Amino acid sequence: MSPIIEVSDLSKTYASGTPALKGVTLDIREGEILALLGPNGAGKTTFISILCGLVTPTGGQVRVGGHDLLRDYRAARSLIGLVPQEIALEFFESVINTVRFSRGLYGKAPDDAYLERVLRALSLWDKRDAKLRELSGGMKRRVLIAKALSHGPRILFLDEPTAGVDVNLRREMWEVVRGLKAEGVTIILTTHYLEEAEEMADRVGIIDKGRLLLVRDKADLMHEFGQKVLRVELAAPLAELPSALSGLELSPDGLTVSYRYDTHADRSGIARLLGTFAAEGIGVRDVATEQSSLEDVFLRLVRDLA
Ligand SMILES: Nc1ncnc2c1ncn2[C@@H]1O[C@H](COP(=O)(O)OP(=O)(O)OP(=O)(O)O)[C@@H](O)[C@H]1O
Repeated sequence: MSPIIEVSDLSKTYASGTPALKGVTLDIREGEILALLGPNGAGKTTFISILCGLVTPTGGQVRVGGHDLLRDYRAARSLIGLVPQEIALEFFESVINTVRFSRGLYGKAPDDAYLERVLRALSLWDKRDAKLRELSGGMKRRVLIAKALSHGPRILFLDEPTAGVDVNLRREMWEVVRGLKAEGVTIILTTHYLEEAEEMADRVGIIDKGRLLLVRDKADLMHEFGQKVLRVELAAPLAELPSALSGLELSPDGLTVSYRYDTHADRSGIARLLGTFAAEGIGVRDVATEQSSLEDVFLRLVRDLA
């Protein structure tokens, strides 16, 4: 199947001289969820903004559904919906009028039957006459999605859909996005959260300093880079690790031993490790685990790919 979006050698240098994107080439498959990960300032929003026609690239080419984004802008843009990072809504307007207005902006004929389907899919139909200021934060975010879907796009961009929201709302958003995928919508989302990418994405792309470092099937990426760290706090400091524990890290104060393990392996090795502590007569005060953060993944990737 040909890709729904083809990006080749895309670059953007802002007038200020900041090179925000440097030669990004990427095919996006129809029906997939692609998560773009990257630290602040990596170029994710610039990438999305170019694909949505909000920012003009300095170089390269983008085709959306076979249409050149610059030469055939209207046809390309009509296939795309964008859910922006910021909640910017007319708070005194009703839900239904907000989505009707968005649809009108795309020059599409009114179609309340379609908008009803969208609002029902987002569990907003019962709230259609409510003013936006009366809605909860989760509902407001869903209105942003309804607006982005109002003209019937096949591709939806979500720029940090769950930044700063609580865990329940995050899960609710994930459900909504999964529902859209089931409807056949291609979804590209940016996120800082490795967990979000892990939960949602079919593929993960990592952007750093304007470059696309890699794009990989999520399962492969998590297998390769998704690690956890077990921190074992000792009852008394150790001067050095016994040979049975060689390969682990001992903190400079001798009180914490760190063990990295693959979260996707059949066996974590934790039981055997704790058995070794007992066999060596090392007292354990406490244990804690930490998921490797996106930052850890980055550090390793940047090191490995440098
Ligand atoms: N309108 C602009 N004018 C000048 N520089 C810009 C503009 N927008 C972004 N930049 C710069 O381009 C680089 C990439 O920014 P961008 O917003 O695309 O990153 P991001 O990955 O989306 O970051 P975040 O995770 O913080 O949203 C940054 O150095 C940023 O300061």
